[in-house]
Amino acid sequence: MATSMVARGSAPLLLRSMALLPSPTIGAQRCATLVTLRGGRQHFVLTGQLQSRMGAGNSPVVHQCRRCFGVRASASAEAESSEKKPTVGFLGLGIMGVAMARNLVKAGYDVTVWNRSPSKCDALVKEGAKFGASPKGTSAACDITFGMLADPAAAIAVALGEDGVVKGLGPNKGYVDVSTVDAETSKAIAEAVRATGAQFLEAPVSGSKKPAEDGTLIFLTAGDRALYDEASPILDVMGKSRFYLGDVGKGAAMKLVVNMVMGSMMASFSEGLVLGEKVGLDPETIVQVIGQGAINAPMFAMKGPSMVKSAYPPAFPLKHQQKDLRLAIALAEEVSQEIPVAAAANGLFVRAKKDGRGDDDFSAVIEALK
Ligand SMILES: NC(=O)C1=CN([C@@H]2O[C@H](COP(=O)(O)OP(=O)(O)OC[C@H]3O[C@@H](n4cnc5c(N)ncnc54)[C@H](OP(=O)(O)O)[C@@H]3O)[C@@H](O)[C@H]2O)C=CC1
Ligand SMILES: O=CCCC(=O)O
Repeated sequence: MATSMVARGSAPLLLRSMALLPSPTIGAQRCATLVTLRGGRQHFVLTGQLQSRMGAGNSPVVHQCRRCFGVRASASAEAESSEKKPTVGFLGLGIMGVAMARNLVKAGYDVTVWNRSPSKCDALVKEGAKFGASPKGTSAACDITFGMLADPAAAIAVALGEDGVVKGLGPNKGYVDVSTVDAETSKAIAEAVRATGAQFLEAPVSGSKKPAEDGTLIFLTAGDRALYDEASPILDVMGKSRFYLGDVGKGAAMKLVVNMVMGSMMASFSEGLVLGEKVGLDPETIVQVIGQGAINAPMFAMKGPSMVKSAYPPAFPLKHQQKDLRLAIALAEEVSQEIPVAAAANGLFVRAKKDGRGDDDFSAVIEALK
């Protein structure tokens, strides 16, 4: 089965069980590197032939791993890890991208940043990042490039456009698209990336602005397994867990399913607050009551107090939630699955967007009911 889940901190256990395997030519130390991140956090990076032994029934095929080969077995593990950190490109410094790239800079990665509106690079460049003049220039300069872009059109433009990511890719490079897009977009990008000899991973994230800042996102990945393995230490700087779900399209589908549920929950929560207030209930008390019962959810506790005050500082922009509902509805249509609750929620988000709420937080959907 292709799916696997790794929570940050669980890799050493996996390593121990792998290290027990007989390995006549490869010592366990050469294939497992202890990485110390800035701030003292430590974890193991699994590399090279040991993975091939595990993954493909002792197949002689060697994964494209730059960390393991040519490394002197006598070198200390920490020296190996600092020598071998891949250079990282980051494209798209919106609400999420700026926080994710900042965590990579803080963790000591050599990061090159690019954004369509270049001024958004300034703060990160002051903090130690390099300025990327274009997506092409960034992917050409880096081992692994990440894209965190608004929607399918933006993801396509940045990956496949003139001076796009693909133009700077080639063998031994990787592109990881962490934007929320549909499977069709992801597959089109994957095909173009792979045609250059590079590898592709889709890795949309669950978690919003605060988890991006805290490095506690959840990655929903699919695509080239060797790139997933190689990018995992980087994902672990930005996130608390990662799922590998199989072929390209599975990560996009998982993300759309999760955000479809979230949009419906937010619409329903909004209806409860508006109805309760209309029949004379105190909305703050409604939030408290919901927070103590079976339908308690972190999202209600986080968004409820500001919704009661009609304040919607953007963490997850409403226009992106509506985009995700639109894409989830298209996904459901592809497989003739009825999703009437999500369709109704989408109608509410469409109305809120028409009313000029697109750049507010998605909790502003409540305004469409008032
Ligand atoms: N905010 C959140 O809580 C979460 C968001 N996501 C997803 O992550 C992605 C980014 O979200 P977020 O950071 O909030 O979004 P923002 O709207 O804050 O940022 C969007 C980014 O995309 C860029 N962009 C938009 N259109 C284009 C284009 N045509 N060409 C090049 N670049 C473009 C923007 O550049 P510019 O600065 O020039 O406008 C900006 O860097 C979205 O897919 C979203 O659905 C996923 C999880 C959580
Ligand atoms: O795509 C946005 C998700 C926001 C969240 O998971 O809190």
